[in-house]
Amino acid sequence: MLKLLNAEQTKLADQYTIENEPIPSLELMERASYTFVKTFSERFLDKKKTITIFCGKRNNGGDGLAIARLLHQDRYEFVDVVIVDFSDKSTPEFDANLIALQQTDVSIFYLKNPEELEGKQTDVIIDAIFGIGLSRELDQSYQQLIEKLNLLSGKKISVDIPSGMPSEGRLYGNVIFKADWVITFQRPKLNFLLPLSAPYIKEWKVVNIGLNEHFIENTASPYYWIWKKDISDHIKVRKSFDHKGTYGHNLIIAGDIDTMGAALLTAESSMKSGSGLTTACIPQSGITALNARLPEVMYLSRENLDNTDLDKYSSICIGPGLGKTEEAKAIIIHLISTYKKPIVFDADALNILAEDENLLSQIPLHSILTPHIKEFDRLFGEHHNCWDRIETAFRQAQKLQSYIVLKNRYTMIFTPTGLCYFNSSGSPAMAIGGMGDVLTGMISSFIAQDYPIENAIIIAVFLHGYIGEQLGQKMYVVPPTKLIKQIPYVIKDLKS
Ligand SMILES: NC(=O)C1=CN([C@@H]2O[C@H](COP(=O)(O)OP(=O)(O)OC[C@H]3O[C@@H](n4cnc5c(N)ncnc54)[C@H](O)[C@@H]3O)[C@@H](O)[C@H]2O)[C@@H](O)CC1
Ligand SMILES: [K+]
Repeated sequence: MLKLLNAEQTKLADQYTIENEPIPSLELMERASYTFVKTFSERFLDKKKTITIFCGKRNNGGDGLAIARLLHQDRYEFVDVVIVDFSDKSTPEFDANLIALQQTDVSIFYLKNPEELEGKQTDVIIDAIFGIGLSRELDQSYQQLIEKLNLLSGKKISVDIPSGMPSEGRLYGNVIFKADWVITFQRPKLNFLLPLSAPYIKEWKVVNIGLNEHFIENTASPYYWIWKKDISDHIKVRKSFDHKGTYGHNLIIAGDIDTMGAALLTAESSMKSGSGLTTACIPQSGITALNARLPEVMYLSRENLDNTDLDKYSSICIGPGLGKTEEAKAIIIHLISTYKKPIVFDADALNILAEDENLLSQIPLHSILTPHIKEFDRLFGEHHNCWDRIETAFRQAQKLQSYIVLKNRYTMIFTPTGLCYFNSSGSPAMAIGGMGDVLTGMISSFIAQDYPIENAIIIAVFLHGYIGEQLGQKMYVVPPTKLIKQIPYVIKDLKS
């Protein structure tokens, strides 16, 4: 698990590295710029393309000047630099890099006024105007410049972050450089992971510039980044004398006459994720489909639910395709009053909880709510931006002492202890009905198998996205049934 930092903490990490590696600030900038150029040159092989680098006068601009010199050294033939000269203040690192660049034959143009940009054409635009130091809305002249740059054709690449975007927190305005690609230093910036960045970033890549990892990992940040290694470390090895009882019993309460498929998807995903036994509590009309499609899964009739000892189930999930009927609500009330272990609530179960604050406040300790953005807002009120939603999610996860899995491109997992894990895996090919049902089955399956709740969620969320991402490389859209098929293979693969 990697810590994610805000701009302030990143600056402290820069500073710590400078003092303790030790490495002069200018050399750290050289390292960052070298790493940028190395990554850039792996993709932009044609050295005859025209490349214009727009540099602010602080350290992001300093990077830009160093990048110009290094590209030139790397035999890119047509590199020029535009210094955005709207203010007098420059940093010593900028000044030193300017002197170094003046020793080369890269041409340097001072832009005093956005109007002077008229008629500019170039194959590649590198944006090094503002980095993570941005602290307020762009002044008028910068806004005009960025609006003009956004209209230019040519590939647009940002150094560290698109100029005009803050590293975290609400956007100051909507004039932000629109980057095809961002090459960012050491960690993704928090705003990259939220839908607010979608109009401004097509793709981003993190490059390591050797900031002190020990310092970063000891920084008090609630944000973590889940990646592949975390998962393989956590998956349990199956041992010689294990039997089905070792892997728990998952009860799935889902489905209605016209949404039985949701129940089947959840049940199959539970079974394929490894729970020893899976029982589906579905309406009677679904028995034939269940028996025909999933002979491994057992059936519990809705009528018998009240008389069943729920404690025999090591995990319960409820919601996919359930409907918002009185019967569904009665089941939830029954569950909450009789089952004291965590329950996974999804889909219609969330919508039912959203309509009854009292019921929501009684869910068992460490339960899991898996809303998408709309369901989240139904539960906790309308939100108009991601950062307000994040604030609510932190607060509610602690108040309810539950986990909130806010589903998105980078799904966020909020914990009762005040942490937020961002999931790194996923693909737009997964945007299709039924995907959420699969995730619910996976989470409850891992809980049934006695993984600590937090690990169960993290493994399920990552694996779900990871398989979707792999299939998404070959498929325009990933049908949930295809994803489910891969689960046992991929778990095996990750463990070996
Ligand atoms: N040694 C270092 O400090 C390193 C810095 N690096 C680069 O430095 C960047 C951060 O540099 P800086 O902190 O100098 O900041 P920036 O280059 O991001 O510029 C921000 C500065 O501009 C001013 N400013 C802020 N908001 C403004 C606005 N709306 N309109 C006009 N002016 C505004 C402020 O003085 C602020 O400090 C990183 O993103 C990265 O690219 C990297 O080279 C790694 C090493
Ligand atoms: K930038």
